[in-house]
Amino acid sequence: MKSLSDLVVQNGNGVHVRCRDDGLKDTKAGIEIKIMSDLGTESNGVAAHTNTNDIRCEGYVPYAVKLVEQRPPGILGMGTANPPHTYKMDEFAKILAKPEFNGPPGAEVFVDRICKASGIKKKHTAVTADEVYAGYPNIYNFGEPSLDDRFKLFEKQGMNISIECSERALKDWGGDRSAITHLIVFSSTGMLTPAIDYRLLEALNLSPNVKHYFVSFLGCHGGVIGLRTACEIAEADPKHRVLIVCTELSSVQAQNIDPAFTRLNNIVTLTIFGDGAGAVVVGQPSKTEVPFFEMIRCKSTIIPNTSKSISVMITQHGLDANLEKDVPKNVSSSTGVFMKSLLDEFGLDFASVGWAAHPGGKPILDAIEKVCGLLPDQLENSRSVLENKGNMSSASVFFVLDEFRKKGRVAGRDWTVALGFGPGISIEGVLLRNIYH
Ligand SMILES: CC(C)(COP(=O)(O)OP(=O)(O)OC[C@H]1O[C@@H](n2cnc3c(N)ncnc32)[C@H](O)[C@@H]1OP(=O)(O)O)[C@@H](O)C(=O)NCCC(=O)NCCSC(=O)CC(=O)O
Repeated sequence: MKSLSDLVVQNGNGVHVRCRDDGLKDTKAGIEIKIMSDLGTESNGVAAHTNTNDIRCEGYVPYAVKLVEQRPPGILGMGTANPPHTYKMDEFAKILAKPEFNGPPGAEVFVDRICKASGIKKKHTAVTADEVYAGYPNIYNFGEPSLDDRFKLFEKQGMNISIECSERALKDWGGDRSAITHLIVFSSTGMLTPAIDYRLLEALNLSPNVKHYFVSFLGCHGGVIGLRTACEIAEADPKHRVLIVCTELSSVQAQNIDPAFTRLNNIVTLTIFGDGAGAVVVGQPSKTEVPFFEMIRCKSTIIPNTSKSISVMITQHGLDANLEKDVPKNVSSSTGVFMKSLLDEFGLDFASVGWAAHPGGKPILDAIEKVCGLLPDQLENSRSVLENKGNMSSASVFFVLDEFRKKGRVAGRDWTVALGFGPGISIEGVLLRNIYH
């Protein structure tokens, strides 16, 4: 056994070991350590013997080992925002059935039925149907070229809620905004360049040297991908402070009902999607920063043979989404295996975590609850976001996590999983340890 005691660190919640090689593979009992090579690859190990000021590792000890005390990256601040208009879903069908919107006869009855089945009571939109019709009638004329109009609306309306949720997240964090090092903005409903990331640097008075980019068109799991990306950036350097923003204005991409009444998908997407934005600040907490979630493990997968289940095309008449009817079945049948692989290594089971699942739709949440045998309270935050805001695509997960935070410890659980579903079908998960203040 070789001693690393000359490279002593205190072990609090765990110690991360940075070294030039991935040789430390000992798995005997003791604290968990993370081994990072200078090339950025990492592996996990467990120290064979530890006390508060000594770590000994059995087996191959790599040369030039450097121990770095690190706390896991944490969510240090969070903010959400919705645009001002609210639609009550029991009135939504009547609004869409107005003659000027050119819906086919019978549309009102069908839309009403979908609204009732959706589990959504209200949702927010950046613009009302009347405003859109007055300024951009092509959007409501089925199949007419309108992509440019939609992107213009996105440009006009997207900044407000992006600024609002970011300001809330920065205030919630309480740090000096000049410390923000990275900014990544996600949106699946609008594109522009210079994009929201560039514009936010000025609007939020961030450093012009912030490393920034915009990721478009990823889908509803974009928020969880944002968390995973922020976690990876934060792990690389304790000084990194990452601002992630997800902005979705599904209302500007709404496709009207076709006169032949064959595109039922349009009705489904028109109904279930709402507008919203969410932001988080992520970093390894300093002594003065208190996270409310520690980010412990990230995981991604795809469900084989589902490339047609959730797909979106950019067309001249806007974003054209296809949701197959088998989405709830496909998501629920794969979620259990995915979650098990995320939880097993920490000795956790389905009952011991809160599920911050993407509120993609009522049948998806129902199917997950049934197939995974969850208690009703485990998905209640996802259900309440769906009920009050609809499916806000990538931004949704921040609203759900905010509910977890507001309600505090649920049924004594110390863990939450942020769980996203997106096109193909892709699944993303981040295991979070709840820190209650
Ligand atoms: C549309 C619903 C509200 C309907 O609710 P129910 O299924 O309980 O009601 P129901 O069975 O009576 O169905 C009502 C009618 O809708 C039709 N219907 C249901 N799902 C449909 C779909 N995907 N496309 C077209 N039609 C559909 C049914 O055939 C039926 O019509 P008929 O009786 O005439 O046959 C719900 O199924 C729903 O929320 N589906 C969407 C779930 C989903 O895929 N979410 C993922 C979003 S994408 C996402 O979140 C990720 C991402 O975008 O990246």
